[in-house]
Amino acid sequence: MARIVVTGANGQLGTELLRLPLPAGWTIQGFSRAEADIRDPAAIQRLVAGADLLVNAAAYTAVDKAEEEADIAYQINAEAPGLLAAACREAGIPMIHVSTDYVFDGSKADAYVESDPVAPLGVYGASKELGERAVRKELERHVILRTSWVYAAHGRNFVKTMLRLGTEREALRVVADQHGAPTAAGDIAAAILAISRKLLAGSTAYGTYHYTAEDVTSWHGFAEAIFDLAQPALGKRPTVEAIPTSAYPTPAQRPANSALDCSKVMAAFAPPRRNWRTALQEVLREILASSRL
Ligand SMILES: NC(=O)C1=CN([C@@H]2O[C@H](COP(=O)(O)OP(=O)(O)OC[C@H]3O[C@@H](n4cnc5c(N)ncnc54)[C@H](OP(=O)(O)O)[C@@H]3O)[C@@H](O)[C@H]2O)C=CC1
Ligand SMILES: Cc1cn([C@H]2C[C@H](O)[C@@H](COP(=O)(O)OP(=O)(O)O[C@H]3O[C@@H](C)C(=O)[C@@H](O)[C@H]3O)O2)c(=O)[nH]c1=O
Repeated sequence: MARIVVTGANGQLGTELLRLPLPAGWTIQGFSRAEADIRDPAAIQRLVAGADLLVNAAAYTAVDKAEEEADIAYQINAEAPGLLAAACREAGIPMIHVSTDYVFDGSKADAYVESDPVAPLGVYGASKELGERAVRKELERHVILRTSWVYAAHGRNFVKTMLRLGTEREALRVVADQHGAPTAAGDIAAAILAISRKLLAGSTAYGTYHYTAEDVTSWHGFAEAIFDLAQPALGKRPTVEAIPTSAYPTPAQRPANSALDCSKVMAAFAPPRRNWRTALQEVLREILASSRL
């Protein structure tokens, strides 16, 4: 028997967590922002009451907007995770907190390992990095799971943006000098379930981990793959020009290298893990079947 509680239940990851097939006797209860704002101490008490484990899937994820809404981004991504972690400590339960590749500056040549120094380039990354620190400070029994380039059928993401732009335009321009692993929210949810099972069975492998899909591409390579796979359903295919970051100015700077080495999580928890193209095929089928653009 286990009762898992999830914040940010209406987000990409929250939605996928609530769709998971569960082991017998397990329940997952999701709380949307309307049901439990993670900045509200009273809401936090409701979240942890009777829970065996808390997954924090709530976050402020608008990377560019965060540059002008820094206060809100810090409240949600930096301060609230500390409040959640403190409440978990008092309730005697572990917490799985989700973080991002954007805590790194992307200057490393190889994939980042967990012990590499963080150096976020923008407000979103900086707020998430402070959130990690707050969780580590407040709660020993934590797993911080950094992931990257998340997409799903539900919610806002690069895949759906590309599909929408691809129906509106003949030609798109997409940056080819930022590299990372597109990761399906459903795969992260399955990994979180695998980690939860081990933690609730007595594993003490707490700490910070990287989890993404296998293999790395660029945003341009990701866009090409999306249109290769979606072309039969869309009936058309835009051209996708590979451009440098300098040709696509954005308010927030993004890391050039977002690749995360996932050996540590595989050794400790052996979660399921797929190539990003395999997962993309599945999610695209779902998006195109439901025309949820
Ligand atoms: N998206 C990505 O590409 C990546 C995400 N991550 C991390 O993964 C995690 C999940 O991200 P993802 O599912 O994509 O994010 P989404 O933006 O899809 O979902 C986040 C959810 O958090 C909710 N939320 C925002 N503020 C609060 C609040 N104060 N209290 C309660 N809920 C709140 C949002 O509610 P509402 O809908 O009302 O705004 C939304 O439903 C986050 O920690 C994110 O930082 C890591 C790497 C990449
Ligand atoms: C729409 C578009 C974007 N781009 C570029 C801009 C940017 O460098 C890159 C990705 O754009 P987006 O703004 O969709 O993605 P972005 O919001 O930066 O995605 C990030 O979200 C946060 C929450 C994370 O934690 C990260 O892991 C990452 O997934 O693609 C183009 O080059 N052409 C385009 O037409």
